[in-house]
Amino acid sequence: MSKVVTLNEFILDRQDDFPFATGELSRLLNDIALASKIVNRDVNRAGLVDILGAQGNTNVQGEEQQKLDVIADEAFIKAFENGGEVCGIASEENDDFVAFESEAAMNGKYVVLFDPLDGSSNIDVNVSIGTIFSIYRRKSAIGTKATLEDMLQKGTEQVAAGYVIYGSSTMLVYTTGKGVNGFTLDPSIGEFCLSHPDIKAPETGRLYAINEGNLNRCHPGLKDYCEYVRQDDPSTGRPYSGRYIGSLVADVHRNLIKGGVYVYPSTTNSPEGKLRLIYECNPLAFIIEQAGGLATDGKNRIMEIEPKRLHQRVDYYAGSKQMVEKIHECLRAAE
Ligand SMILES: O=P(O)(O)OC[C@H]1O[C@](O)(COP(=O)(O)O)[C@@H](O)[C@@H]1O
Ligand SMILES: [Mg+2]
Ligand SMILES: [Mg+2]
Repeated sequence: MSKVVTLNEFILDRQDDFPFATGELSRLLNDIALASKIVNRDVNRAGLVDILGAQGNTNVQGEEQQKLDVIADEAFIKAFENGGEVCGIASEENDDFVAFESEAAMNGKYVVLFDPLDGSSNIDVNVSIGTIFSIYRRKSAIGTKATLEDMLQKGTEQVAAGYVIYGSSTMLVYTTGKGVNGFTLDPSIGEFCLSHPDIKAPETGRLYAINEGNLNRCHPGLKDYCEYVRQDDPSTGRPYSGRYIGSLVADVHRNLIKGGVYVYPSTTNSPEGKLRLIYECNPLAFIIEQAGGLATDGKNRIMEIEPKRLHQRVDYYAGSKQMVEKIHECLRAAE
């Protein structure tokens, strides 16, 4: 039996990768692990403690907030504010960014952008859901209040990013730019333990995740791609299999492990796309690229996009390298 490596031990071991490391990022990653254990507890018992269903409010996206959206948002904000490493946050459930005002927090070096609960439409039906996080060094001066500029940085500036998946097991997967590692929560000891070291996404796969209900309203090239994957050609493993969970984190996680592609295009009724650049697409793009995959808006690298607004949306094509490249080919051919 190989030695069990807890997340905390792994983080401390890896601290040496960063010569100027002072331990703040390590503590912040541990704060994220703690908050996700609290959210995991609530997700697991949601049906017993009346926290399924809608909260009764609508968020800045115009979406009906679920009770767990709000519970998860509060749990992470509390962990970041109390931790002292974070001077401000932006999240899917808050119209504006939040600059913490305590002295300790204003001395924090980092900002965190996060989607507290991803896959909200799947909460009540017991399908995997997640949390997505993205960490940047602040641009504003230490000791001052965080600014919008701190929040609107290109994905290439991320110092760390990751997600938590609340599924048949609960996992935390993250990168600091030196590969991707996955940790499974062992409920018997309450610790995240290394279970998926150095995750590498297969170059290609046979699984595609597209909400085909949007096909008549999006780029014709995507329709051509769906035609392509359905053709009978055993030499290329086609026809592929459709796998659309409807929880971005779960679809991306599957593709990282098994190979595959996830697509959420812009459509005539949401011309900017659905997914949010800074707290959904950028953090997952960092993970996917570190695992050898691609994440684009159909043309450009997601992490090169200059964010303009907190809740900005983008087209999203992400997963195994060869599959994303094939989609690009179809999009170009249809232009
Ligand atoms: O229901 P649709 O239109 O297919 O959208 C599903 C997508 O929307 C999301 O639920 C959006 O994220 P939130 O649940 O965090 O709002 C993704 O997780 C998922 O991939
Ligand atoms: Mg989401
Ligand atoms: Mg969400």
